[in-house]
Amino acid sequence: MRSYDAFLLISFGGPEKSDDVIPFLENVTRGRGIPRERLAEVGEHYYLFGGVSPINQQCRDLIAALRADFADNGVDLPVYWGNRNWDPYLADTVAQMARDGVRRVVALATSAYSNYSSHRQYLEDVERARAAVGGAPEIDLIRPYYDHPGFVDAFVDHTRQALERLPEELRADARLLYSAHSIPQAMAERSGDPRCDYGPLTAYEAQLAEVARLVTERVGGGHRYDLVYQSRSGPPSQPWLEPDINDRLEQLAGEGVRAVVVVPHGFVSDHMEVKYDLDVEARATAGKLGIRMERAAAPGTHPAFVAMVRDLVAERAEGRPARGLGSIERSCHDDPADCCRPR
Ligand SMILES: CC1=C(CCC(=O)O)c2cc3nc(cc4[nH]c(cc5[nH]c(cc1n2)c(C)c5CCC(=O)O)c(CCC(=O)O)c4C)C(CCC(=O)O)=C3C
Ligand SMILES: [Fe+2]
Repeated sequence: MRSYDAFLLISFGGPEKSDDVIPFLENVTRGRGIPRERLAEVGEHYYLFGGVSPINQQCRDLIAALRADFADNGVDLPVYWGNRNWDPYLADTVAQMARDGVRRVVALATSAYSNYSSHRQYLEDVERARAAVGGAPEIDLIRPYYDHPGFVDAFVDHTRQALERLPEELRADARLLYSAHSIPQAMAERSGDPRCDYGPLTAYEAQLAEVARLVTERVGGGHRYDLVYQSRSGPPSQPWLEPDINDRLEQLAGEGVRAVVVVPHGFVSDHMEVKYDLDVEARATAGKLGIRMERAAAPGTHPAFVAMVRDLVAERAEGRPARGLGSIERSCHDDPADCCRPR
């Protein structure tokens, strides 16, 4: 049994006014070889929303929900928050925890899957922040949690709600489109735990396929479903995971599909990549094709998701084996530090 004296939420960070947008994008893309045109284009997505990313407020909302949930359930941990790319920066938060006398921290990242961007990069962020701060606490990052029942149940609820918003005559035949962030093929090949066999797919794709299956099964109604990708960047010459959601919508229109529910199961909250790439771009594609589209909400502050965080904190404190739905071998995450190492 390991005892902790603080909880830390780690997130991506986002701009909160127009003047923040370029410095934020420079932080995100430093050393990552993103073409300038792509940056300018992504900047426009943020300006369309007044330069404000929703992600920081979503973190504040989650923190408020976690504080209430911890208090109601006798979990006596102060809650801190630090980001990779914007204020409050992780290193500043780690320095604050050191000043507050915090020694042992359990941390959760706002990413559920195990690929480099979603998990290993957060481990590296934590170690870099700790190295920069004298007397930094120990920080244990919670394992990827895509198959935790709390994560899956939040999507089940939100998918049912989105189906309800469709006109009744389109509901039964609606296609479910599960959408996740595309990543470079090379990054996908290094995803997951190097000791684990994920079958013919890369780990990230296998995890996404499993969650799509689990949610569809629980939603009921026998809906057909597809796994699609969004938010591709990088040069066109570099292979990224496909199909892109917009291309798939074109094909589905050709097959006579008249209604879709887009489920952003690759994400934890309705941040900019959901609000722009799905609610603006994919919605425009669907509209042009005559497909009726509804979008399910990401977990956000769904009670099942909030309770999941408390369960994951207890799991880590007690050294309990990971409890997952579905068929992906959970023993692969006994040591989260092994995630996404080269095979
Ligand atoms: C897997 C994954 C997630 C999902 C898991 C998770 O949720 O963490 C995610 C989330 C996010 N990505 C975000 C924003 C951006 N991601 C970029 C670029 C990239 N993302 C990548 C991957 C992922 N990203 C990759 C492989 C790149 C290429 C560069 C690189 O190898 O790093 C760029 C640069 C411009 C562009 O190319 O689009 C931006 C601005 C925001 C904030 C949104 C907001 O402000 O509300 C969030 C939550
Ligand atoms: Fe991203």
